[in-house]
Amino acid sequence: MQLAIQQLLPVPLKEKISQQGSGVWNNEIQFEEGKFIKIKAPSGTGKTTLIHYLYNTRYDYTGKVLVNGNPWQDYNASQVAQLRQQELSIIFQDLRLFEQLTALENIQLKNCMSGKAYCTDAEIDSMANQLQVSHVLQQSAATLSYGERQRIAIIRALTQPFSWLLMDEPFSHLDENNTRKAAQLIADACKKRNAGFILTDLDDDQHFEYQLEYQL
Ligand SMILES: Nc1ncnc2c1ncn2[C@@H]1O[C@H](COP(=O)(O)OP(=O)(O)OP(=O)(O)O)[C@@H](O)[C@H]1O
Repeated sequence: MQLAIQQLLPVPLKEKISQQGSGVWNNEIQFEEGKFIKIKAPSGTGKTTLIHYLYNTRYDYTGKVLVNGNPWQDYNASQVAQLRQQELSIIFQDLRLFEQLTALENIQLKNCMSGKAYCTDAEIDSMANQLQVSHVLQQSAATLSYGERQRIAIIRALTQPFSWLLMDEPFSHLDENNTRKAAQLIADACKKRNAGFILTDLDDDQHFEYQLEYQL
């Protein structure tokens, strides 16, 4: 799936951006397919805002987000749902697990979204084992620590097809060991699908071999 932005500007941040400039806002960028892309920015400069524009869950902008050459606004609800099921996965900064469901049910819901399971139970077990969350799979999401939730949200995002994975500070509550393992799972999942990702974070990091980096 082609993903591009043209002169994209958040309405609430227009003034701030016109004073400070940006490597992303108000630029024209065609995100190169299959690339590992990092967008770095200090807190409060719009990383979460950008991710929500790319995923089409927030609309207070001027300019365009282009999906396969067409602005999000040209797609109807069912086409947007189809693109999110087949082409675009996401790890939200606020995770957005269903609290009334167990951790495993959260994962399975995504895994079966398109009608048939994308990953086998054994593949889900293996990911949970690698990220050390096997023991919480039957617990309600509401009872998990933030770091456990983050690992469940990462696994959930990897149980669907995608050509782009959006990630908003995905390792913010993980220790070094789990960050390394989660990054490896994500890199493997992208390579298996020939997919790229766009990751936002505050600082420089060595979690991935980024092929493109932008300053927001
Ligand atoms: N609806 C809104 N109205 C006014 N200001 C807003 C609105 N939404 C976001 N902002 C402001 O836009 C800025 C960017 O917010 P955003 O959450 O995208 O930043 P961020 O870079 O992801 O921050 P963090 O690293 O702290 O998560 C913030 O200063 C925020 O207060």
